[in-house]
Amino acid sequence: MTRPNLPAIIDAASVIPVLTVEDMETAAPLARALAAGGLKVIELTLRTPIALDAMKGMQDAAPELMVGMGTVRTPEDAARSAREGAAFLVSPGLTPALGEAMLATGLACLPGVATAGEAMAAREQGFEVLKFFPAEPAGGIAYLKALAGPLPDVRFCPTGSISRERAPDYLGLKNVVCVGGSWIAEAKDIASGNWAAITANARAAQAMKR
Ligand SMILES: O=C(O)C(=O)C[C@H](O)[C@H](O)COP(=O)(O)O
Repeated sequence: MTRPNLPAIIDAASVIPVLTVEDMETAAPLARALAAGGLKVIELTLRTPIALDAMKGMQDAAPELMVGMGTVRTPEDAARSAREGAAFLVSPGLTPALGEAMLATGLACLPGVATAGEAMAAREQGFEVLKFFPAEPAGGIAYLKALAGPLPDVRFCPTGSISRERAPDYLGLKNVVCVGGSWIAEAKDIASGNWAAITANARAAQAMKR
């Protein structure tokens, strides 16, 4: 079953920046900085209490961005994020209850998996594009290559300790549709308002092709 907006997200993004907003004041300029670099899709983590407000602030500041929520861990996280207007949902792992709640939102979802068995369970539940997390510690490029033979119908968005230097190698794999990473907007650049650096990183990320 293909979620209606999943192709739109995958087509628009080779690299999805994973962002954590600690201070509401930074949400709008951060969104504008990323959009100025040409990015269309961003993932905002639910790691801070202001995350859902920050999502709305980013959508208002840069309506051309598809803002998804990451760190979705519970059925309630999924339902609340969808209700508040998330464009898509990303989780670090998957449980049966979380999977049901994600599917019930009707949104594009990238549930997290780290093993062949988890990928098979996610596929059984109806997900065809999965976050491979934490990509580097879980086996990285070699692991993804090994999954391509037995699981040809599963595609991945590897995320977790992927550097800008490593991202093109991941994007060269046939079962990888996009990569996620925090290097585009690092905490220190967000905190210091170094929007020019974030725009430059976004531009370089957007230029990476799969
Ligand atoms: O919070 C979440 O939802 C996560 O699952 C973890 C993040 O996707 C990674 O932490 C990305 O950050 P880097 O590893 O620095 O690229």
